Amino acid sequence: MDVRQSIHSDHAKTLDTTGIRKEFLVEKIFEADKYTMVYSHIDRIVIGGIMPVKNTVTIGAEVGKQFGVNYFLERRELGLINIGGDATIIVDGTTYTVKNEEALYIGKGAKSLEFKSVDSSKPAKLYYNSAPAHHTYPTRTITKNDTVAQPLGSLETCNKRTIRKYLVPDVLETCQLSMGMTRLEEGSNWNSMPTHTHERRMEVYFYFDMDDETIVFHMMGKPQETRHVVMHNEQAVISPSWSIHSGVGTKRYTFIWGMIGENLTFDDMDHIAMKDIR
Ligand SMILES: O=C[C@H](O)[C@@H](O)CC(=O)C(=O)O
Ligand SMILES: [Zn+2]
Repeated sequence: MDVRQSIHSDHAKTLDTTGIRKEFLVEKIFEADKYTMVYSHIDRIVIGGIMPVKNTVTIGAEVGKQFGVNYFLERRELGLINIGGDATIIVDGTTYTVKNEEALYIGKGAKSLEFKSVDSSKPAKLYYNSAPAHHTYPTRTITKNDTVAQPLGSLETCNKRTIRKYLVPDVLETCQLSMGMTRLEEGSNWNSMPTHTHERRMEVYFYFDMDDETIVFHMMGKPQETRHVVMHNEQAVISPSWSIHSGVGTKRYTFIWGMIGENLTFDDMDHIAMKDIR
């Protein structure tokens, strides 16, 4: 398990490219027939990918010791979105089918977690976020029909996109996790600009749906002290509450956002005026 400490903005602004990448970037989310796991001390979010190909991938008692519990979700909830082929996920004996761009919410207390691909030539790619939780909400799938889609931006400002909300209060109850997927249209390359922070929640962006020639410059830092992280396909970046999070690609792309913290109010953002960005 890759552990990332919390980071003060005064420290973050002194870092060079290598230092920034070490603190904030998650370079490898998917490994065949494995799960990856990054534990950030920022709100104790856990992020990673689960990619069963030929074998069943399980998250079992091996992680219990690292979390000081008997099993991973003893005191946690988990949300995942599948960006690959169809998956079969067995949670405490109940089987869920999670197709491409469908999600699964797993409530606190689920002991046994098994992940399989329906077709090993089209492996499932399950991107997940997990947050501390103290109440059990029911485990359930979220199909595209269940989501709330919000069109945003315009071609003139190069940011025409659709925010698809999967794990939000209008769709289902969670303790503190919210997640969704934002897809940019052809010819649009800016996400989350005009930009914002939210002192009350941290956020993680996972960029995907990019070819080898496409990169995204992810903007971070305090609004008056910005930095960037260059993102390649299927990489994630951690955004502390004090940081903006916005990106511009050399071409269109898609990303999954996940937030945890004080509230579940999507619109609770501190908007930054363009003239104030440095
Ligand atoms: O707090 C909300 C998150 O940063 C994202 O939902 C923003 C986003 O997807 C976008 O504007 O493209
Ligand atoms: Zn945000």
